[in-house]
Amino acid sequence: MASTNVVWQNATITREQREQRNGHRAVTLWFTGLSGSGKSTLSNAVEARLFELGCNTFVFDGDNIRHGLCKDLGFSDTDRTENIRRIGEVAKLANQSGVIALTAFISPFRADRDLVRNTMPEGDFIEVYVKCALEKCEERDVKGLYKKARAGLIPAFTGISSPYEEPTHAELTVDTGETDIHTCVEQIVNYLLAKQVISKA
Ligand SMILES: Nc1ncnc2c1ncn2[C@@H]1O[C@H](COP(=O)(O)OS(=O)(=O)O)[C@@H](OP(=O)(O)O)[C@H]1O
Ligand SMILES: Nc1ncnc2c1ncn2[C@@H]1O[C@H](COP(=O)(O)OP(=O)(O)O)[C@@H](O)[C@H]1O
Repeated sequence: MASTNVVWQNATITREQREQRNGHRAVTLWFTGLSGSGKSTLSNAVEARLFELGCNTFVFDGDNIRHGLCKDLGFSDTDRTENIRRIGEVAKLANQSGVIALTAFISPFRADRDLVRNTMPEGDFIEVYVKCALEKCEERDVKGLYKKARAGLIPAFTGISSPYEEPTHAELTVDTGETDIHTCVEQIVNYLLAKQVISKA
């Protein structure tokens, strides 16, 4: 049963105070894309770059979160929706603590991503479409999962037997089939500079 009689408590130290001390804004960089498109690689590379600049950051990665917070969830449409809802809430908390959250989840459904976007203050949710052709992801097959999915060993595998809905209004699109990692990272960092999330690079 949902909880009742709960009242929002305001924090003594505000998000603005934390951001001021950190010297950067707290936003959520929401990486979305097929398995093997490059979400983990890029979120970690961007984090390393931001960390070097002295930013407070944290990467939330699908594979890792599914070992703990979301270990009760599978890959049905409803479980994926709940997975993304929880991560959205966690990312929001991270932002309130002054941290730049980088999330690396397939997040295949547009409505789920938009729901997260709409629960955050304007400008906090930066959707990064990690674009890569299915054939290329399958060729990479970093974890051997596409081979298994094609063999019918993994049900509801994104791109094969479960849909991926491409973003229609992503703040950023990086094409990892066409662009090297370094250039993708710089594209993202330049966006953060332009939006004054960070002030130096
Ligand atoms: N059926 C199925 N479909 C897609 N992916 C699968 C599946 N089963 C396991 N995996 C592995 O789980 C990782 C995706 O988890 P996510 O939490 O990002 O998925 S989702 O956003 O809830 O759709 C995904 O990680 P990435 O390859 O990093 O995307 C896979 O390693
Ligand atoms: N421009 C690029 N950006 C990110 N990854 C790339 C790029 N070019 C090639 N790759 C390679 O593609 C693979 C992506 O795997 P991974 O980051 O685990 O994807 P995902 O987290 O989306 O499943 C890695 O082996 C990475 O080295």
